[in-house]
Amino acid sequence: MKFVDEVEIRAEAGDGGSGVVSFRREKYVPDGGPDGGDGGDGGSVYLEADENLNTLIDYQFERFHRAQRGTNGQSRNCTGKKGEDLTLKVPVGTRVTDVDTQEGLGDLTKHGQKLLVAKGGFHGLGNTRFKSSTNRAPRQKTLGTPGEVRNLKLELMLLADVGLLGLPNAGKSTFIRSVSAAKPKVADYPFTTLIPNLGVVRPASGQSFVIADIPGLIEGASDGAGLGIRFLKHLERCRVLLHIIDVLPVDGSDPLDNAFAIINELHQYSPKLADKPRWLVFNKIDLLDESEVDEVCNRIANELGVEHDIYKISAASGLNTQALCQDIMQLLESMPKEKFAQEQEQEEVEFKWDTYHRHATKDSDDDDWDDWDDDDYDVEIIYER
Ligand SMILES: Nc1nc2c(ncn2[C@@H]2O[C@H](COP(=O)(O)OP(=O)(O)OP(=O)(O)O)[C@@H](O)[C@H]2O)c(=O)[nH]1
Ligand SMILES: [Mg+2]
Repeated sequence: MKFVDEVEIRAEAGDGGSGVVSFRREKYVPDGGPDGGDGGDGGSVYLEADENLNTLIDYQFERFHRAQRGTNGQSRNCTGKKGEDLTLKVPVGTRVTDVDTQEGLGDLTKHGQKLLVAKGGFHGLGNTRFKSSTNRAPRQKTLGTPGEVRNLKLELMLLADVGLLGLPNAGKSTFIRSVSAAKPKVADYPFTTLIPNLGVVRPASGQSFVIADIPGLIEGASDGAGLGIRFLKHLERCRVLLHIIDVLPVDGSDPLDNAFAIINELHQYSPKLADKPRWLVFNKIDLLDESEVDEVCNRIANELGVEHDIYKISAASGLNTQALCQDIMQLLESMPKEKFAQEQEQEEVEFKWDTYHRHATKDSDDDDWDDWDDDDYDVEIIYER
């Protein structure tokens, strides 16, 4: 099955209902005043993060989503009904972008978080609103404004604390299998992993972090080679990256060249990602004897200019993997999540009708008809007769 981590949908908010022109018609009140009510506001479209979902696949099959329109106003000052809002549930970690403007609308990072993606149209005003001391039988009304329509790109960003980076076959999936309950497929050919996997690691009771295994990167990935860099975006939220280096690649390649290839791709994809804390994890040390391991690791660490945060493990046998996980836990505990979350705060997005809504409400508040007392008005008419 294809893993759906990116979909495009169309969100259409409901139009506002129009105001109506109507006059009071009752027995003994032949020339009643205006009584056309306002329309109802159109419903808006929201996205809501739901931790029970973990894919965007439903949206591949159902792309059009429309909130209800507001109904028109009616006579007897009846206001139209507000259109119902539409709330679409998406997995936690969904990022929303407007396809047409490329504007980022927001990230849904917490269960229950709601994001307005298309604002409903504003209601039109009925003729009652236009009566004044100089115009007692107004024939004006306004139409409801159209609901906002947006084409949205939804991307699911995995929310992991730790991301695994490495060439295909480096042993990333083997590592996640050995330290968590996740059981991604492991095989001795490249690109075994085609979709990202998440695993929860519990180094000690009460402690846990989430680790993401993504498909291997190869040289030229930033230009689309292999599976490309499409999955690197999943690592944007990670707080630390583990660069897994195979100390004895089966294809006979030099682990140093391999390490450089990954680092280059990372820099080309995003300097921000490249700046994240990144630890070197030499894997498959069971294949060499100790002195050979030291020789390979020291050579690579020297060439890369890395002095700290170097680990030598065997993902297959589990050698040193626990110690690595404990150190990761310690690092994560020293980088509080809150601080990290703040860095990612979104800018406010202006919705199309926001200004209109504000003006329309303000204008109607400012109008002198507001001070006009309805009862007085009707009494006055009867008195005239
Ligand atoms: N000897 C030895 N073999 C290992 C070790 N870790 C992984 N392997 C083997 O290396 C091969 C590739 O492992 P995977 O875990 O599938 O590698 P991957 O990095 O997930 O590869 P892709 O999913 O293709 O990117 C498998 O045959 C594993 O059994 C290790 O520590 N020692
Ligand atoms: Mg794999």
